[in-house]
Amino acid sequence: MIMSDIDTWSLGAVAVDSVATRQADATTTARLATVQPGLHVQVQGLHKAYGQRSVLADVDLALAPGEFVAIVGRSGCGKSTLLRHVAGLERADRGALLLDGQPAGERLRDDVRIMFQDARLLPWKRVLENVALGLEGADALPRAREALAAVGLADRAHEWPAVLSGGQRQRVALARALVHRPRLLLLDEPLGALDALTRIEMQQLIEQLWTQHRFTALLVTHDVAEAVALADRVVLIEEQRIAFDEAVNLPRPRTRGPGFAALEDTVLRRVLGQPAVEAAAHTTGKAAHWPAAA
Ligand SMILES: Nc1ncnc2c1ncn2[C@@H]1O[C@H](COP(=O)(O)OP(=O)(O)OP(=O)(O)O)[C@@H](O)[C@H]1O
Repeated sequence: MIMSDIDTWSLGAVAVDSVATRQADATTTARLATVQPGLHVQVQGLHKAYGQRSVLADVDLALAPGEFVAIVGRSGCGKSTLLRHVAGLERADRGALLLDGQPAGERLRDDVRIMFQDARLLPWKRVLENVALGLEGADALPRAREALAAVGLADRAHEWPAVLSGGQRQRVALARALVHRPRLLLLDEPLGALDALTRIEMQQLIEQLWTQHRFTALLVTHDVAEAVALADRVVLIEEQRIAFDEAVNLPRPRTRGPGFAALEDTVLRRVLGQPAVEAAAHTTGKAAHWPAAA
């Protein structure tokens, strides 16, 4: 079945009762688990200028298959530019992008998906249709339902995007990415417009799905706590280059204990260009972004 067929479906008539939801939940893990292992990403010697303004200069960045890397840095430092290059949406002035060791083409691959700050759902299509967009074949709708179940929205399949909250719309956007069984998920500040609690819930959902499916993930974020909560490595872009690349050696799922706060403080100070403060980093009284350690 192609999407034009789906267009004619009366999605409002799709019964999403609790039995169907439970069945979808039960099959979700099995179906989505057919995801291939994460892509190996290598950015080598990337240079990018817009007119006279050099944005990235000789940037090298590698993501191992299944690794979760967060990029932080001041506004305008080139985070999104780097992410768009990895997506194949921008042409480099110089340098190479290798995916699984092969030079990448200049278009978005089917197994590479992006989430942006806004969900970019089609308002004239129901939630399920939005998730199924671009899928073909008899299993398009079942797959879309499974992806919706995986983000906790099985019961909203027949609704219009306009009636969903911002957080729910981002869940749909996540389902729309997952349904393609991505080997690389690019996250360009996807939680930036959400309230603090919804943001934490979405972080936990993203981490849970990443833990299950092990796609490679590249997250651009302004929120250092979010980077520390989710990433295996936090990378700072500064003055057109990668200035800092720090492993986050905290057990998952991460709780906001002293180790977390100390690392958050270290990264934040590095972003701000302030000297590191020894110890006591976790007693600064900053608002918690992540649940406190039990
Ligand atoms: N298409 C474009 N044409 C011209 N300049 C651009 C273009 N895209 C980005 N830039 C410039 O490149 C620089 C880096 O932009 P980019 O969006 O990558 O930064 P960022 O670190 O993601 O910023 P923010 O955190 O504010 O989203 C900025 O100075 C921006 O104005």
